[in-house]
Amino acid sequence: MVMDSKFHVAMFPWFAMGHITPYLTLSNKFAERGIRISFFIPIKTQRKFNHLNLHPHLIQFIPLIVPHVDGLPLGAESSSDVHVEKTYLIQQALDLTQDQVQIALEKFKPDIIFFDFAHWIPTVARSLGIKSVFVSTSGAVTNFDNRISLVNRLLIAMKESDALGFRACHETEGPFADFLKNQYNNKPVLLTGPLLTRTSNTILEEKWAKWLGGFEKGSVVYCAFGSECVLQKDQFQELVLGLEQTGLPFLVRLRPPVGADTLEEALPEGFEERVRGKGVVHGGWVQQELILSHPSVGCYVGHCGSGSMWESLVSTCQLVLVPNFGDQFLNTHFMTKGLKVAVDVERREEDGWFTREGVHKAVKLVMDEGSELGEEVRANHLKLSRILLSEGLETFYINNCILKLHDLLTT
Ligand SMILES: O=c1ccn([C@@H]2O[C@H](COP(=O)(O)OP(=O)(O)O[C@H]3OC[C@@H](O)[C@H](O)[C@H]3O)[C@@H](O)[C@H]2O)c(=O)[nH]1
Repeated sequence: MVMDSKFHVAMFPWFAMGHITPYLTLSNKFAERGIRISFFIPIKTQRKFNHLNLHPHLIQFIPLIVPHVDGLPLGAESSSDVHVEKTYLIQQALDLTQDQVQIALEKFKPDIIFFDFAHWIPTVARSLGIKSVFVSTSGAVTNFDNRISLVNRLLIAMKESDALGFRACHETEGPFADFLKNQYNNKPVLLTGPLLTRTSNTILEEKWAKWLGGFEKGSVVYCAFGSECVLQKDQFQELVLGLEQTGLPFLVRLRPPVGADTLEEALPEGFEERVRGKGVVHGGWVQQELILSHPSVGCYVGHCGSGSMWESLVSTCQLVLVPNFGDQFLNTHFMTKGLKVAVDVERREEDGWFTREGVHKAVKLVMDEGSELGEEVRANHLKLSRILLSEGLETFYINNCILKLHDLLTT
């Protein structure tokens, strides 16, 4: 181990799967090195994460009762419980947990708190002698642009915190991290690395292992848009029709589109009969990391949320991106134009919507043998995934973060 690292870190991620998951992954990696963690989490959501706490003797969940806010469905406590347009109400509810958080911080007395959307944390932390670190679950690249909703919240959080952290690597986003350090008065900048969960002790559900096992190596298209995205019905139909047009086997994991209670009722006419045995559209949770690493899966059509982005980068799948909101657009730009490891689906100029032809075209572009662009992104992707999976990379980033935290506490 790099040093005596027996300090105590509190974690307060935004109430969303895509934020809680990387914060917990980071907590596990810290706990492996002896660091104690107090992890704030909405009370019902905790159940979904208990099994991912790999060091319960060091990582303690602190359940928060998320107050009801007018306009939220009863019991909603995370962004996956609501449509994206109502996310701001979850933000209001998060702000209303401030007293609970303050009382817990007074009680558990951590040395440092990591947070993202709760822009009031630095003020609370400072009053208690706790250092605050703004840790974005997105990379350094997505913290530039005003298109991101919540921008004021994030700007205050970044300005007021004692240090900044990003789920990023020098190998991919070094110049962006340097730029941000510069912009924020040379505040310490921590890069966490890719934060892969590497679920090596879990196996793929038999149902999916069997289904995927029935297809040729690298032939199946897996399509999923994270935990939050709810498409308009028309877009949902264009997406599945585009996948049908490719003629490739496909597994789609999506929430029912706007206005539909079930996926089945939203599927295009005759679709289920036509794709039977070859295409599945599923509404329940699947083990995405394991699916992406299944030998039959050769293409991932995704939304480019940061978790899925990193998971896809270390897979061998060809990547087709269909961003939906916020950082996903910048992530997509970075993946397609910056790293050149993916293609995106064209959108119509008049309304910004994608069509089945666009989906079909993008998948064929990366999956057809002899496609020049397909070969280019495959080669770039392979090169980068080798770097990201190289021995010692994760250890380097986590140990380096701990060193910087140590410096923060001692200077
Ligand atoms: O069925 C599923 C769906 C999703 N997942 C996992 O859930 C996680 C989803 O996280 P993502 O960051 O990709 O996407 P989300 O849309 O849920 O995240 C949210 O926070 C992160 C931001 O970058 C995204 O823009 C925002 O939407 C991934 O780790 C994915 O593997 C499953 O394991 N199974």
